[in-house]
Amino acid sequence: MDEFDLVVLGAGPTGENLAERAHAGGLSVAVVESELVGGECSYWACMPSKALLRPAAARAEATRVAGAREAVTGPLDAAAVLARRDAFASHWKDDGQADWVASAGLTLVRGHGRLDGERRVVVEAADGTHRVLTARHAVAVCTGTRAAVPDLPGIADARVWTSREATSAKAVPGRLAVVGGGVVAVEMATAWRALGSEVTLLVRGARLLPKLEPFAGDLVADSLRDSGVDVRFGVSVTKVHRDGGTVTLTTGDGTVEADEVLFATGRTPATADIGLDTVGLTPGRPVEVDDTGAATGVPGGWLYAAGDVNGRALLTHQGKYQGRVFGAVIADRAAGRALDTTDWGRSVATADRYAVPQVVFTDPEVAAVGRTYEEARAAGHRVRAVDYDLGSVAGASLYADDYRGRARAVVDLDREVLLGVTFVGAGVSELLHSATVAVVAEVPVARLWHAVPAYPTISEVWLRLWETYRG
Ligand SMILES: Cc1cc2nc3c(=O)[nH]c(=O)nc-3n(C[C@H](O)[C@H](O)[C@H](O)COP(=O)(O)OP(=O)(O)OC[C@H]3O[C@@H](n4cnc5c(N)ncnc54)[C@H](O)[C@@H]3O)c2cc1C
Ligand SMILES: NC(=O)c1ccc[n+]([C@@H]2O[C@H](COP(=O)([O-])OP(=O)(O)OC[C@H]3O[C@@H](n4cnc5c(N)ncnc54)[C@H](O)[C@@H]3O)[C@@H](O)[C@H]2O)c1
Repeated sequence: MDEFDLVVLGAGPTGENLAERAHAGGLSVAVVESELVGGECSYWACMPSKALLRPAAARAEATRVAGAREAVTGPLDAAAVLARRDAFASHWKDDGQADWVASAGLTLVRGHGRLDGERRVVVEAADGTHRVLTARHAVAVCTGTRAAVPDLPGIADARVWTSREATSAKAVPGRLAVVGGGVVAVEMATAWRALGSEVTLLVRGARLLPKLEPFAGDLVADSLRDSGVDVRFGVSVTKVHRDGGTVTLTTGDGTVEADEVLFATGRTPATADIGLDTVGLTPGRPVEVDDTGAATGVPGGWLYAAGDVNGRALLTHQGKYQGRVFGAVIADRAAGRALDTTDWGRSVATADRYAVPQVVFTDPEVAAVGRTYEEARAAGHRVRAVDYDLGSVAGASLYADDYRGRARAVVDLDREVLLGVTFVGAGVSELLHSATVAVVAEVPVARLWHAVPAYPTISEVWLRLWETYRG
């Protein structure tokens, strides 16, 4: 039996950060990993997807500037794009990250970990042997999520793609159907269309990116259509059938044929087989936590959960943030050090509730932080949405001919601070952190008026937003 101060289940970006912070706080830490150290993000999500998208964005930007446009004469080199993607996915080998774990002073235990009652984890190695780990202070569940695929007739035999295949495929399908209208669906439709696939996007609802400001999904839909994607709304897939190289989807409107079909229909927490029942929790459900990361359904304060698995914000940067905060909390509690649990204190992940930033790497990019107008209203705030056409900003018109984009600031009228900001347009991803700082710091609009954006940059939209607000 091995004893550590802390046992972390899952070495994705969240588990790695949590373990490192707890170790920096003085704890001995074992990290259990069943697949690749680095998690979904490194091999089947953020890194390979952005590596697929970046060449498309670079090419599209050049074609929007007269003079540069003429120099872009051919399509993307798909083989080169896939090879660059492979490198960003470290060729699906985790030696580099495993070395980092060792260099950070953490103990890596390979195998599938399961809770086995209070502060006990049983790890099943690939050869079937078992190793029991006990934790003197805490166990942190950082097992992430898996793709959620609907249970449709025929789907089990149709070799459908999930986000894993969509980010790691070795060849460009001639025809790709994508089911879903969320972030994975629109990013992967963008990437594979740019690589040459004929893409049909089947969306159950009435708009893309339904969790963001409505104009974001509308602008992305327009652009996908302009690029040749067949975007269909109000379509539900009821059946899937594969016959050799062709997969047929049955919908209410008829059938759609493709060579591959991606189901980008959300995520499910990776908790079905981690022994949650042995500690009184329900397998398959997210592990709900308070702002210090402690599981609310388990007495004794020894179980924590961070990252995708707790369902607070399914984003790498937010999981890493929780990892930093909760790792320090675990170390502080173990050492008897006082916590600071007031909002925005060092022992709480307050930003999860008010200021989650996200970039959707479509063309145009969508960059958003905090609350949408409707979310702010529903939360009881008296708010105003301040909108501005990004194409009217000098820096944007220099950036691209016929620049199309829009910005929205959601202002709390009682306190005159920002509750949320959304930018849609080429090159806006790098503007987002300015908005995140303003939302987190609750900078008054009166003071933001004095934050002068450099001319002529796209950031000048900040000035235009405040001019519009002041009238
Ligand atoms: C296609 C796609 C693109 C994305 N792009 C972005 C992006 O651009 N930016 C962004 O911020 N987010 C993005 N995300 C979301 C991001 O991937 C996740 O938020 C992030 O990976 C969560 O990190 P995590 O450490 O919580 O979980 P994961 O990355 O899922 O890691 C969990 C780890 O736990 C291991 N594990 C699970 N169960 C066990 C067990 N029982 N025993 C041992 N180990 C176990 C897994 O093998 C895995 O290594 C994307 C997601 C997808 C699907
Ligand atoms: N750039 C980024 O930051 C990035 C990129 C990709 C993913 N992610 C994160 O990963 C998470 C997962 O993304 P996702 O796109 O898989 O999930 P999502 O929840 O964003 O979107 C899933 C969509 O599928 C639809 N859907 C669900 N079941 C369906 C069905 N049976 N038929 C048709 N449609 C169905 C839902 O209505 C929803 O719109 C998200 O939280 C996202 O933020 C982030």
